[in-house]
Amino acid sequence: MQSFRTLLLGAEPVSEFSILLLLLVLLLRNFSCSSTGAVKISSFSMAFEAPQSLNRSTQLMVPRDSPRHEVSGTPRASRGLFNRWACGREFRVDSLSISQQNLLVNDGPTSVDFVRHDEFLKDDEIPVVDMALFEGDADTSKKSVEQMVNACEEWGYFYLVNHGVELELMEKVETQAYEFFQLSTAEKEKHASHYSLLEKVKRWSEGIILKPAETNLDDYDNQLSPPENNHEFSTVVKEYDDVMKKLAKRIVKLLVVGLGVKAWRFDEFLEGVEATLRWNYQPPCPRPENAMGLSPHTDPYLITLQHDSGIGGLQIYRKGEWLGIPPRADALLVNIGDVFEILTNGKFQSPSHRTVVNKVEGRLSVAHCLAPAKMVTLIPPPELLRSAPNQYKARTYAEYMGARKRQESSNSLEFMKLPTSV
Ligand SMILES: O=C(O)CCC(=O)C(=O)O
Ligand SMILES: [Fe+2]
Repeated sequence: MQSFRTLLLGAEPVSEFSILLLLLVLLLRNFSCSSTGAVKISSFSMAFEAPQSLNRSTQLMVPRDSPRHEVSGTPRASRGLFNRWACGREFRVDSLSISQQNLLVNDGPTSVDFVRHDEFLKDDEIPVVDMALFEGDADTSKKSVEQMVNACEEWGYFYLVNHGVELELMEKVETQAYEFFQLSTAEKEKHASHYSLLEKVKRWSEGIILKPAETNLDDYDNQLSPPENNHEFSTVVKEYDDVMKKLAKRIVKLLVVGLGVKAWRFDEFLEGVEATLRWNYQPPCPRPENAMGLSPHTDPYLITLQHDSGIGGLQIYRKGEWLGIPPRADALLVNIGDVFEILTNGKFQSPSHRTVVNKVEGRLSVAHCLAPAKMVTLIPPPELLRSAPNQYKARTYAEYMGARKRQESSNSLEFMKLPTSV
């Protein structure tokens, strides 16, 4: 007993009673710790089991005094997740807690071209393509493809209905995305990139970019639920990626053939394609007119298929104005990316788009973007060079991405354009 007492309290002699008292205090402290832990875990898994009960619009408002040094310093280099980001730029979170440091929504000027999140185009203005018609007779199918080609030439955007992706799968993905965005700031910032610090606009959103083929999805499983519990995140993401990749490739092929190009000419651009998933969450914002969800940009991919939580906020730039896209739960929104514009020698448009925020409800969007292999050279097939010479510099996808970053321009393809000969 003497040696135990010495070990516990040092050399000072103490009574048995004090030791008992101390042990009791220690026991009680331990108990209260584990009970806090248990409460935390059970409320978390409750949300997991019953996603419909999630309060989708709250919980991401990070305290104003969120310590910035935690994310902007380098100590995270020792962390696995951060390392992978730093080396491979696999994924990214633009955390609200980071951008909040720069975000003075209360004293900034109101954006001159602000359009409210619930001001929409008329429903019938954005082209709608019905995939069921592709299965119809040859004439119907040909007409539907033509309509889809027109949409890409005129808008670079269209709604795809009867696309065959189960609503349940979309819901599962969106649930995983909500789960992710509901993690604590510290957890999310394991994927942070500080990107938003460089942005000029006052950005009110969080986003994650992940590449299923490169990212260790188990890391997310472990973050979202106890490791032994399940692999829900990775299972859902892989299933979704497979389904969407097949669909995206099918659309690309139909479009190419619709342009009069032999399907096999696109094989080299579709071989080794990988997806990038972009999940964006915009919490309610007290002064939407002074902030921005995603600033105007074009997508640096072939094609993007996306779905959102139905609140509105996506706007595209068309004929000199910003137009709100009305959300549609039953459809996937398809948009042409820079790579497809380059590969069609400018026949398809990679449209500039942005998202605005609102006061009332959080908005989630989930985008699946198809990117070509890094080393493939982006030169349009000969069929599309007959009537006009190539308008774009012949660059590999990796070179194009590098140039886009160097230009610090994510909203124009000007840097890829060749000077027009007189
Ligand atoms: O949130 C949206 O609707 C658009 C998302 C988007 O444009 C993107 O992630 O590139
Ligand atoms: Fe985009």
